[in-house]
Amino acid sequence: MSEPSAALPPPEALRIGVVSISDRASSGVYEDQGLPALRDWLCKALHNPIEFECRLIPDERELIASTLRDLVDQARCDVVLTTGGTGPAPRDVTPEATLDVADRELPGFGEQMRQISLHFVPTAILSRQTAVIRGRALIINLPGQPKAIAETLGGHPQASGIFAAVPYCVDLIGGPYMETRASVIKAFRPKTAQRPIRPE
Ligand SMILES: Nc1ncnc2c1ncn2[C@@H]1O[C@H](COP(=O)(O)OP(=O)(O)OP(=O)(O)O)[C@@H](O)[C@H]1O
Ligand SMILES: Nc1nc2c(c(=O)[nH]1)N[C@H]1C(S)=C(S)[C@@H](COP(=O)(O)O)O[C@H]1N2
Repeated sequence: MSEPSAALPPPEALRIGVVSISDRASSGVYEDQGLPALRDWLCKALHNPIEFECRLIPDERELIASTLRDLVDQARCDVVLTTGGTGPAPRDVTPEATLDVADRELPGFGEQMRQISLHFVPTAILSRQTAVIRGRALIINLPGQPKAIAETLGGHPQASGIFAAVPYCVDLIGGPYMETRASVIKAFRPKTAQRPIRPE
């Protein structure tokens, strides 16, 4: 008898932009840990084959905005995750650059990330992170501490990770069907939007 998974079509391919925004990592003062942390977490979390578009850039508003435009409009990314530049320091301008390229803002992502992060650090409230839609792409800011990537995407026992809401958001804006591994993050979709669950 065949496995139930044999009847499932293969998962849809995804294009994901990952952007590390750091003056010091981009100039070689320290080695960038943002891009590897983003890629590792996403590869663990998703069944979908992923084509990554990776960028390591300094904290410059115009450059961040043009990078995001390029990733969505030219590289056709379905999702873009940034890390870094969300705090209150003068050179932290990632949220401003993200809003510069936005069609619409999704403030709930930033609100939930601050809730989650308070379970890890009291300085969580210093992050001005947000999320926006540009065209058919979802762009989300994450804090710059490399450990904050898994913390905010995956969550805490008392605060669900923001990635749980990403697949349904991407459905709603016309992107590919994202399939997560429940052992890493369980995606939430209303019953009417669910397809059969792929075994781990
Ligand atoms: N891309 C990165 N790779 C490795 N470590 C990082 C990275 N970004 C931040 N960190 C670490 O997290 C700490 C806090 O990050 P934060 O984003 O506030 O840096 P920053 O003070 O804005 O400086 P920079 O933009 O030069 O990274 C840094 O001091 C560094 O130890
Ligand atoms: N989950 C999580 N959120 C976090 C942190 C962290 O270590 N983990 N660091 C906080 C700190 S110290 C700052 S200053 C802000 C902004 O960080 P950024 O400027 O590196 O984006 O994110 C906050 N959010």
